[in-house]
Parts: sequence; structure tokens; C-alpha cells
Amino acid sequence: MAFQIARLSGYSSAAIAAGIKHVRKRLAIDLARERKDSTDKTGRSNLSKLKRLRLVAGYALRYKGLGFASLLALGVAAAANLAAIGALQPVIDKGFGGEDPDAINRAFAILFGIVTVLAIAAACRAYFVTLLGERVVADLRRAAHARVVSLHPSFFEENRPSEIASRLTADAGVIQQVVSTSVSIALRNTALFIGGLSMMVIYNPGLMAIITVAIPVIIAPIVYLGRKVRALSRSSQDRIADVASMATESLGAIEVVQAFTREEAEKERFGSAVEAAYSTAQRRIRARSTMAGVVVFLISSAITFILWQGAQEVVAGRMTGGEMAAFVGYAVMAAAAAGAVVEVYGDLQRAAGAAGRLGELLDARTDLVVRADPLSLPQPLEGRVSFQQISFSYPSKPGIAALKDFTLEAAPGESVALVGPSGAGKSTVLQLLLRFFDPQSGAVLLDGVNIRDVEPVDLRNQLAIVPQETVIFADTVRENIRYGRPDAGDDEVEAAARAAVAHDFIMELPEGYEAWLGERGVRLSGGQRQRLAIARAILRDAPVLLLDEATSALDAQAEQSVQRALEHLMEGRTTILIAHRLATVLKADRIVVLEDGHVVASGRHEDLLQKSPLYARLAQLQFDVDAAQDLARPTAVL
Ligand SMILES: Nc1ncnc2c1ncn2[C@@H]1O[C@H](COP(=O)(O)OP(=O)(O)OP(=O)(O)O)[C@@H](O)[C@H]1O
Repeated sequence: MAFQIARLSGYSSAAIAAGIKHVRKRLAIDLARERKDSTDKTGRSNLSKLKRLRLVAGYALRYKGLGFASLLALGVAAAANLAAIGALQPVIDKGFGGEDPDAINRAFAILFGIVTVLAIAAACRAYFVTLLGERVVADLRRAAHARVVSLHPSFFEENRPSEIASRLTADAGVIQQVVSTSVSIALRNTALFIGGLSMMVIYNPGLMAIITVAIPVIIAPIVYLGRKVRALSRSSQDRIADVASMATESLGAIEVVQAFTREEAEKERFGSAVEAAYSTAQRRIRARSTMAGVVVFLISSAITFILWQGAQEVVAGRMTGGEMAAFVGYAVMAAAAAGAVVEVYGDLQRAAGAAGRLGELLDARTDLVVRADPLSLPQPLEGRVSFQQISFSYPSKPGIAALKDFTLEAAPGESVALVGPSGAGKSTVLQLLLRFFDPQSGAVLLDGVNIRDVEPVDLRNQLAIVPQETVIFADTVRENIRYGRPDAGDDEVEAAARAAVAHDFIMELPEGYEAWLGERGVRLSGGQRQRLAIARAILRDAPVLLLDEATSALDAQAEQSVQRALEHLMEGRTTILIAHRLATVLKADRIVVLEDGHVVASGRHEDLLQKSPLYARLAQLQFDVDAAQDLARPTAVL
């Protein structure tokens, strides 16, 4: 829609109204997001957040072989680390003293064996753990995407597609990184920490007791500062996400930005978001540097203290020099391991956040209630459409009725054009027929069957839609048309293109039907895109057609081609269309005028010009200039 607005040479009232509607919808979306964010921040404890990682664990448990191999490699590597320190003790005690000259050679031979085992275990650990991480994330991405594509449209209003995409890519990436590295670091270091402490108890329980008393003094400030840094990292990430979404938004609508000459305002908006991200990063860097200093000081002081105490033990004859060296070695290892666990704890939390966001996608439920024993639609379907006393408000606007006591019948093969001012409820009629929403009261029937009782997929298989904006996928022309019916043969695709008056322009493209469309492909004109959409709908060959005519202005020739294509498409189908062109309105069997969600008049063009002042006004405003002049002399049109 935005693109069409920009392409109009002047801003028609319809375009401005559409722009306002767009802004209104965006505001509603932003408010919904804000509400959602604030409920997310209701101070859940960090530990309960970590529980969200269960989701990841559940997926990892599907690969028991890989998980077991990873744990085994982790365990062997940790044991080898601990053994390496112990192996040095005889070197000091026996080798240096000269009592047993071979002790040095033996100890180093053992050490060499240990490091070989360590290297192999480390390689296996890296391989298995990383593979597991990638596998888990691939499964999570697929599961989340599979859930999302079947969700209800209102979900996409509260969750922007760009945000969902970022959950599937960035959040899943965080989980992958964490499962592959942080979890393995956490497990390895927990093992080293426990192993190190146990060895210290074995070597000198008395000295260990003194150290145990000192541990809280060292840990408390580290934990306190760690929390602060993590909070700042989180808000730093949020600010960066703001910058990213702002860039996506303004660059995605660059034509609108330039058409409204808003470049300077956009630069300023983006600039202040970048600066906000920078100042948060500055605070984070300050806290992180302070923390680094405090940690180095505390840990080094603790080691110095142990050395001092150990030296006294050696002098008193309660410990050998080798034992003291091993004791200090284990202490350093345990301290480093504790530090590493604290360090990755933040990553684990980040992953828990990411898992929570992906989990929300996996848990998202569609609001549509599908009957356990759905009815089938008659086959073949005649295409009788009936809206019976519908009252409907969108879930995001509960008090405001988009349709009120709306009744409409379309006989098989009949074409009904909906016209009405912006916001009258025309698009809502199509949304209800597609069963994107269920009305609060009244019923929509297709060949006499209430569509509430039908499986949505069965219902939608009977409908073909030509939306206002043609969606082109990054694929060939042929596949873009085949989107309407994936099992259609090449000849059927071409026949549909011919019927949609698209064959000739397709043949003029560099590679004809194989020409690549989409972002980096051939750019089609508005009229050509519309004809592709029509070809898609022709190929679908459904008995009921929903047509939301494009508002973009086409030149006379393109307009004629599109019109011919539409005529082919509407032949023999029940059509409910939102008309923006006079030619289409004139062709419709019946015109229904909507205002404020209900029908105010219905009939053919010529009757309505006489009996409905609203229609006469709309006809003048919305249809093209020549037609408007003709409308001043109604008989000329007839
Ligand atoms: N997804 C939505 N969520 C909430 N409200 C909506 C939604 N879509 C439309 N509305 C509201 O419902 C009412 C009817 O809108 P609808 O889009 O059906 O009108 P329309 O006649 O198709 O307008 P236009 O010609 O501008 O497309 C309006 O008040 C609109 O703001």
C-alpha cells in the first residue's frame, strides 16, 4: 500500500485516508508490543528464567547418542586437567630433591600421556557439542516456523514479521552459540571446580577449611558486579535491537520516506537511537572494566593468601613442597573455573531469554476454534456465499464494530462489488470469508454450510484471492504463478498466464517464464504484477473469488489488459470484490454500498447514482477523472 501511495503523482483523498489507516494500525501494533514488553518484565527471578532452557534441553535429549558422547568427552577432559596438576607433585618432591632422579622422567612421561588424552577429549568435545547445538537449533527453527505459518493474522499484528524473523535467526543463533559453547564451558568448569575443591580437601583439609571461610568474601562482590553488568548488557542489546528495527522500517519504506521528504527526520530519529545505544554501551563498558579490576584483585589476593598459608604449612612440616604446589594449582584451577561459570551464567541467561522468545512462538495458539469433527463442504461447490446478520469487532478493538448487522447474499457465479468510504468494512468482509476471524454474532455460509464448522484449509481451498498488493516471491515467473496450485503442469501455468493477459509480457522478459523475480530479480510494473496475481488465481480455479482491486493508477493500456484479465478470472465464479475502478464496478452484477460496517444501498450503478447520495459522491471521488466527468452526465456512462 505504501508503495502505491508514493507512486501516485498527487496524494488523492483515498491515498491519504489509506496512509492514515496505516499509521493507525501501526500505532495499535506499537501499543500492543509495549503492553507485551511490560508484562514480560514483571520481574521473574533469574533462576526461573533459566528454566526456559528446559525447552532446549528437551530438544537436545532427542539426540541421546550425541549428548552422551559430549558428556563423556567433557568428563574425560576435566579428569585429564585435574590429573595433570597431580602429576607434577612427584617432580617437586622427589625429582628436585635428587632422591629419585627418574621421578622427573616418569612424571613427564605421564604428563605427556595426560595431555594427549586431554587433546583428544577436547577435540571430541568440540565436535559433539557443536554438532548437538546446530542440530537442536535446526529443529527449533523448523518447529517455530511450522507453528508460525499456521497462525492467525492477528498474531502478526502484535508480532511484527521482522521481529518473528529475528526470533528465528538471531534468537536461535544465540541458543546455538550457548548450547555449543557456554553450556560446555559451564559443565566443564563445574566439573573442574568440584574436582579442584575435592583435591584441595584431600591434600590439606585444614588449609581448605580456612579458605572456605574466605570464599564468600571473594564471591559476593563478583556476583554483585556481575548482575549489574548483565543488566546493562541486556539494555544495550535492547537499544541495538531498536536501531536495527528502525533501520529495517525506514529502509523498507524508503520510497515513502523520500516521497514525503522525511530523510532529515529519519536521519535524526536513527541518529538518536544510535546515540542511545552508544551511551548504554558506555555504561556497560565502565561497569565491565571495574568488574575486571575487582575480579583480578580479589582472585590474585586469594591465591597470594593461599601461598602464604601453604608456605607456613610447609615450614611447619605439615605439607611437602610438592603438595603445596599441587594445592595451589588446584586452587587456581577452582578459582578460574568458578570465574568461567560466573562468566557464562550471563550467556545462559541470554540463551534463556532467547529460548523464552522462541518458546512463545512454539506455544502460540491460533485464536480460531476448529471443530474436532469438521463438516465437509459440498463437492463440487456451487459457490453460494451468504453473510447473515454479522456483527464483528477485531480482537484488538473489542468495543468498535467493524461490521454491524451485515447481511449479504451472492448467488453462484454472481459478482458483487463492495464500495464504501475508507474504514467502511470492505476488507473485513473478505477477512471473514477467509475465516481469518470469526464474527461475534451471525454466520458466514458457503453453499449453506457455516464456515465455522469447516476445517480452515478446506474452506480456503475453495477460495482464490487477488490481493490489493501482489506478493512476488523470490523465484521464477513460472513458480510465482504456480503458487496458486503447486501441482499444476507447465502447460496449465502458461494457459493461466495467457488468460490473465500476461503471456506476452512474460515472453518479452530475458528468460521468459524462467525469469527470476523478487528482490534481486526482474522488476515488474504494477500492471504486470497484478496480471501475475490474476494468473495465480486463474490457476487456482476455485469457485469463489475474492478480489481486492489495486488502487495504484495504471496507464490506459495496462488498465485495459488488467481489465481483460479480470474478466477471464471472474467468468463462472462467485466474486466478492472491493472495487476501485469504474470499469470493474460497471461489470459487477450488483454493487453493495457499505458505510460504518453495514449495507446502506445495493443495486446497479445507474440505480445507485440516483438513489444513493453516498454512492454518487464516492463514484465521483474514487473513480478516475474521465469517469467522474461522465458521471456528471449519468446517461453517458450507461
Ligand atoms: N486488523 C485489524 N485490526 C483492528 N482493526 C481493524 C483491522 N482491520 C481493519 N480494522 C478496522 O475495522 C474497520 C473496517 O476496516 P476495513 O479495513 O474493513 O475497511 P475498508 O472499507 O476495507 O477500508 P479501506 O478502503 O481503507 O481499505 C476500520 O475501523 C478499521 O480501522
